[in-house]
Amino acid sequence: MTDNKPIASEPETSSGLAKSFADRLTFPADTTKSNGPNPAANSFTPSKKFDWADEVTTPIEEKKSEPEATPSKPQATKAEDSSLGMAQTDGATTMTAGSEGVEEPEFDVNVKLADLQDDPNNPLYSITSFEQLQLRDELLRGLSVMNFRKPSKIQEKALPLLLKNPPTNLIGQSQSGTGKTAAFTLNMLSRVDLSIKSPQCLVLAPTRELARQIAGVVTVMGTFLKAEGLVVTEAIPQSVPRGQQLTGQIVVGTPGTTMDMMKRRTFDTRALKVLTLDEADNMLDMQGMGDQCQRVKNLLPKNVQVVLFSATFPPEVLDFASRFAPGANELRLETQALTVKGIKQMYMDCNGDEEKYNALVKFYGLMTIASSIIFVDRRNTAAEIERRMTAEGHKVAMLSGALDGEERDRVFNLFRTGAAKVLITTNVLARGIDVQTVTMVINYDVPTTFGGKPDYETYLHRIGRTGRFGRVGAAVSFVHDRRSWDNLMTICKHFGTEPLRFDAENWDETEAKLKEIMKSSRNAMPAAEESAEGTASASSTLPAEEPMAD
Ligand SMILES: Nc1ncnc2c1ncn2[C@@H]1O[C@H](COP(=O)(O)OP(=O)(O)OP(=O)(O)O)[C@@H](O)[C@H]1O
Repeated sequence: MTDNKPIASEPETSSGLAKSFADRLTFPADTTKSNGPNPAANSFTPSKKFDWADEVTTPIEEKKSEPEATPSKPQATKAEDSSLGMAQTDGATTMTAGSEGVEEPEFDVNVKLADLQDDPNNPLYSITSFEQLQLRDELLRGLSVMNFRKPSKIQEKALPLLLKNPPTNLIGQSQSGTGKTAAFTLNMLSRVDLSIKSPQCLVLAPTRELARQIAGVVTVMGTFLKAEGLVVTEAIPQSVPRGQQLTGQIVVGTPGTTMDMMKRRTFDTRALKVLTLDEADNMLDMQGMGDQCQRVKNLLPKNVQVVLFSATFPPEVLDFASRFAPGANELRLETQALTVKGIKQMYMDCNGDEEKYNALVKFYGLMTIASSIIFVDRRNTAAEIERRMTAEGHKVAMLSGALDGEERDRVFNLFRTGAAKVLITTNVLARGIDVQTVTMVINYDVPTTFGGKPDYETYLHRIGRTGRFGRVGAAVSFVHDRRSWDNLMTICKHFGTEPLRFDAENWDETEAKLKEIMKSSRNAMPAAEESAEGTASASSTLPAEEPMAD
């Protein structure tokens, strides 16, 4: 039994309001508008539960005519391949059983990465190879087993700037899912002196989940430096026993714990030469972690190379970013170039707050989704949706800053391994998280700032949890009143996108539109061909502090 209380705490507005505002927008595919409530809506049964993942999810594969799935150079040994290549399909760092016993659709291969990387307009385009970037052999081998054949645009442009000596600061921006992690990781792994057993490179990230993910990527990419003594350490709550000295040459942490370790003198900063801030705009936000990051930096040697990466750099943090990374080279993007083309954007036009929950459940009834994330603004909304969906027999997981670290790790693992397909969460996971099986993002609440204004950056980061590195995905934002509709439209206008409308009172139409989108997503992909080799697995056992905006 479930109650019918509205889940979100926002006031409900007069019915039909949202629609009347939505109707003002005309999108080509949005010609059938319902007139008032659809009595069939509540009894809707999808004609066929279709499989979004089958249609849309696109692990990346080379041309069919190139059967060799592993890159030709440098060659990884078979042992390397089996232990690493399969493991590192995304931010994952270890191989797991995947989603045994769970309905897991096969992944069709619709996208050929090679084609995307040959298109100068694509953010994954490059003309160089990793070999030309003069990386050390151990790193080329690491990239090889990770199946990274060619750099993305940000990797190709950032790496020469990062690697040249004397080291120069960098502010780097590129769309979500385009491989910024590898760019800053390769810089650190190239600069580290393995004969020195104390921290030399520090990465700060906003959440424990992201810090652990990055540490995992550094570990996998640096596999062939392990024999030479590479140690990667996490600086997140409970990661290092109190009082124990940090020994890793590369430390990935959250700012609070890192600062704490430095104050306790268990983090020797004397040999530190690279400071990287991932999600830098968020890290430098003075209402958030900006102060802490500045204090950490003040404790580092003066000549430290400062590297700032993010998909977004709103004007209000750019000034501070330039002071934080003085004299930095800058790789920046225009606002309208920020959205990832492979992410289809839609909105669900709901008639009031309670309708959102009903629409959510019906939406899930329409199709099988490989993995999806439902973003809400408040912890209690997340807990309430989890409670209601679970009571109705849906298998969902929930992660918010209300959980302790161990529980967060547990839940996140369930999601990453595919044991949980639906993750309800807050902005704590809006940034950086890389789980390739995520084909659908739902903005149950349109993201707003603390002042209730549209939150452009959070919207972009949230939807960027899908459509990673050339894959396609979908993002549906729920609107239920004038304010939420206005906010969404303002966000979309800001980024120059036009979301397609789904009517929460006309499910036949919604289903038809979804199918259409799936078809066009498929067709939009360059030379769509399928290959049995494309089966991807979301796998990892990654461990996750400070919630971001949660
Ligand atoms: N050159 C490459 N070839 C193939 N895959 C790559 C390459 N570079 C990165 N990837 C993969 O692309 C995915 C996205 O990379 P990453 O998480 O670094 O994106 P990002 O730009 O940091 O995204 P966000 O802005 O969301 O944090 C990862 O799964 C990563 O393994």
